[in-house]
Amino acid sequence: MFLVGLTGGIASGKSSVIQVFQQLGCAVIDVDVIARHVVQPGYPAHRRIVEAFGTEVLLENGDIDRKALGDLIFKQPDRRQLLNSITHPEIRKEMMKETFKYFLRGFRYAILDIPLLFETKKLLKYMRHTVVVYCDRDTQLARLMKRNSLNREDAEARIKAQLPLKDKARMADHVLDNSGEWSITKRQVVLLHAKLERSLEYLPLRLGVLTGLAGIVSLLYLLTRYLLEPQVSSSLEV
Ligand SMILES: CC(C)(COP(=O)(O)OP(=O)(O)OC[C@H]1O[C@@H](n2cnc3c(N)ncnc32)[C@H](O)[C@@H]1O)[C@@H](O)C(=O)NCCC(=O)NCCS
Ligand SMILES: Nc1ncnc2c1ncn2[C@@H]1O[C@H](COP(=O)(O)OP(=O)(O)OP(=O)(O)O)[C@@H](O)[C@H]1O
Repeated sequence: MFLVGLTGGIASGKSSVIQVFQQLGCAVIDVDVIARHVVQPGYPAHRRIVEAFGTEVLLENGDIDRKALGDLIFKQPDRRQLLNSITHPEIRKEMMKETFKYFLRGFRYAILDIPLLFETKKLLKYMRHTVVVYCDRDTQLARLMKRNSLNREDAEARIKAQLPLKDKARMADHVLDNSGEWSITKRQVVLLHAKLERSLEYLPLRLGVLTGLAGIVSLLYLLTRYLLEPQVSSSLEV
């Protein structure tokens, strides 16, 4: 099974794109969904967040007040680092579990939506392909302000908490440009899906070559042992 790491900037369109992959029948894992799951009351990360940030980041029902915590961490890098150090190990554990479940169900590849794939770099080595959902900065800002009802300053702080989207696009194997109409993006997703599916055709071939090579090496090893051993023993007998 191979993994495809999908990333982008805040509000660049990752979740929208991942939904299309899901509709196309792909195994998808959304790290933002996992991140919400692991901070529920009763989970270790919830307790550690309250210890580190105080009860002012809690709603009356005990859930994390995401708006309050976001306002704190997007403007203060050291507090963001602290939150990341609490949540990221828990997120990674859940991600591994979900990936394994897809593996057991026979999926040959999975697409993981990981917002901070290039910032943290920890998971990069496991990805066969990387995909960036890109949009120009003005569009990103406008979509973020609208979706989260944020003023310009707060939206810019959130964008600045990540690597510039242009840099991420340069690092990716595939770029989906979501600056324009949604129908144009959707077409790009369908094309990329077809490309990833095609790359699967080479997988059995590659496995075949590897098995063949392993067979040749084993055969050579056995032959050398078989041919050399009698000579060694006979030279000792002399
Ligand atoms: C700060 C929190 C409470 C804000 O919650 P909110 O519901 O407003 O946003 P949501 O979780 O939907 O995230 C939206 C986007 O914000 C960006 N973002 C989230 N956390 C971070 C972070 N620590 N650093 C930079 N960008 C981040 C991502 O692009 C993400 O897709 C929440 O994002 C959180 O718990 N973050 C820490 C976990 C994390 O790092 N998640 C990102 C995936 S690894
Ligand atoms: N091509 C598009 N045209 C217009 N609106 C779009 C387009 N693509 C996405 N949007 C809207 O922009 C907003 C951000 O999209 P989405 O939630 O998919 O981004 P995201 O990268 O997953 O965000 P986050 O980083 O916060 O998780 C949403 O309100 C979505 O409906």
